Amino acid sequence: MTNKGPEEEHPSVTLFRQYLRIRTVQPKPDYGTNPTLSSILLNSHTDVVPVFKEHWSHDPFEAFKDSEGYIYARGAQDMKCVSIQYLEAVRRLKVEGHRFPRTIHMTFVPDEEVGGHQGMELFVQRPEFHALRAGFALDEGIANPTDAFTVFYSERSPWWVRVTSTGRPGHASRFMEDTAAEKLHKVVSSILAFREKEWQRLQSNPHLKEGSVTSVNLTKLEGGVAYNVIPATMSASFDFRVAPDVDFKAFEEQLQSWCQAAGEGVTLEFAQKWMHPQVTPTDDSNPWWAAFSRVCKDMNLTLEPEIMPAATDNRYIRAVGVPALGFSPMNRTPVLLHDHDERLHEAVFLRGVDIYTRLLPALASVPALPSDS
Ligand SMILES: CSCC[C@H](NC=O)C(=O)O
Ligand SMILES: [Zn+2]
Ligand SMILES: [Zn+2]
Repeated sequence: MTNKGPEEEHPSVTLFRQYLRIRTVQPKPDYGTNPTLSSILLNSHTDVVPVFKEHWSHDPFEAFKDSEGYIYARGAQDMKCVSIQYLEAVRRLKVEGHRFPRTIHMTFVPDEEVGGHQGMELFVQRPEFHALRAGFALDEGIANPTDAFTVFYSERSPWWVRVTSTGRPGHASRFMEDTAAEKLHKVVSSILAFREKEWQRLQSNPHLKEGSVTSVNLTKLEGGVAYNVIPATMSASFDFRVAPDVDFKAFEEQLQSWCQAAGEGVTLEFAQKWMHPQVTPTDDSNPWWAAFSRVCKDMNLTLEPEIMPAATDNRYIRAVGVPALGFSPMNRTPVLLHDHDERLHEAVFLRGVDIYTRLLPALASVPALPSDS
């Protein structure tokens, strides 16, 4: 067979031939022009949260685009947009023939929405992860309804706490003392009073953002068998999101003391307790931040650095010493992650590809750092 011109060749064959031209020969595979430097990791998760279809204007898995250009789908913001933006930016840079000193890796992980326990949490401990030699990572952020873009440099730590109260059972017509419900009520009151205090602190200080204070919600109440039987045990479950500047030891002692103050037989257990919050510096002492923010400045993008209120896979990446930012380039976009009618305007999506197309060359060209050697 002779060589056909590119216009006649099947695109899959062209792609195959392009791949063959990359000299990935061991022991020094050509993954970047300077493999001694640490790499850039672009992470995204492929899973999405469930939908309540009846509340959607369009089928959440059809990716319907309306006449204005809004694309409706579960994952449109969180975070299938970012996965494709990474791929499109890399494709564009490759087509234009760019090469950078640092290698760019992309990871697509399966279970962020349920905690990342089978995905990134395990992956960062694997030799395969260390072989990537990631020096800096990008992962998801959240949309911003204004002209600005939010970028996350840390995260609150999820603490999922179940308080179990035990007490005297008996006939529910009686004024029984030491009941499980009364004691549980005391703990619930203490925790919800703390919630109110943190909420007021957030409300009264315009400099504080949601991620800077500790939040808690009562998310489950369990117990009881019948209207007329005082149960011997009842429990309440709480989702705490602990701000990174909190003294974790003191905070846990506070939780314990609320339980003790409620009476005998009140205990707590953790279903989730993240203990390794890390902060990625957002000043020019951090060369990755310097490169990231310089590109945004050059593109006239306003950044709003914040602490991520929820938990993403970035916490695992930061915990193994890799500085990371959470960034989903969606400005002028209502925050609809996990919500009904999650949607993204196609122009915002395309602008995001442009932004990564500028960010990646800058990040992948950060000069050698002491941490690279
Ligand atoms: C704490 S494990 C669950 C992770 C989840 N992440 C995105 O929503 C969250 O609830 O923040
Ligand atoms: Zn997400
Ligand atoms: Zn999510």
